[in-house]
Amino acid sequence: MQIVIGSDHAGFHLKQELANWLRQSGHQVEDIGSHDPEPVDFPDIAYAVCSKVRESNGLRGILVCGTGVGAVIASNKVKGIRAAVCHDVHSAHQAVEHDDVNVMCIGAQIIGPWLARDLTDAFLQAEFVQEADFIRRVEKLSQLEQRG
Ligand SMILES: O=C(CO)[C@H](O)[C@H](O)[C@H](O)COP(=O)(O)O
Repeated sequence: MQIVIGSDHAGFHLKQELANWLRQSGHQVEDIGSHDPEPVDFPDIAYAVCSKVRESNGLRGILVCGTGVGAVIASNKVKGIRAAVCHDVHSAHQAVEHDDVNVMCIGAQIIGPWLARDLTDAFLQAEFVQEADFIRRVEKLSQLEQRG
């Protein structure tokens, strides 16, 4: 699977670990940075990841900041992006199945690498369920973008 991943300084080490593990698991990973632990602003990284996701059909994004909160706020301001903070496995797959989430945000100050792997597996293996209720709700999310 194709994945684009990014982090700010607070998420740097967990992002590195996750990117290496994803590659070893056979995924194609584009790491847009940060590439060192120097301070960087999460909105810049989130925009870079989200731009890639919306340009490429089916590409999924993963963002790591301190809490996942800044990353999810920034991501959901980018048109075409549906982002969720996921720190439990149920949310990580249901976010895709029901809400067609295309960017998962996690917090390196909140969870460790093993849970991060489980969340990532759940997120990547999930598919949007084409049921009328879910389709209608996702369309309403797109309409909210138009309203501004
Ligand atoms: O979690 C975050 C935003 O929600 C960020 O990753 C940072 O951890 C947070 O903003 C704290 O910033 P600092 O420059 O590391 O003190």
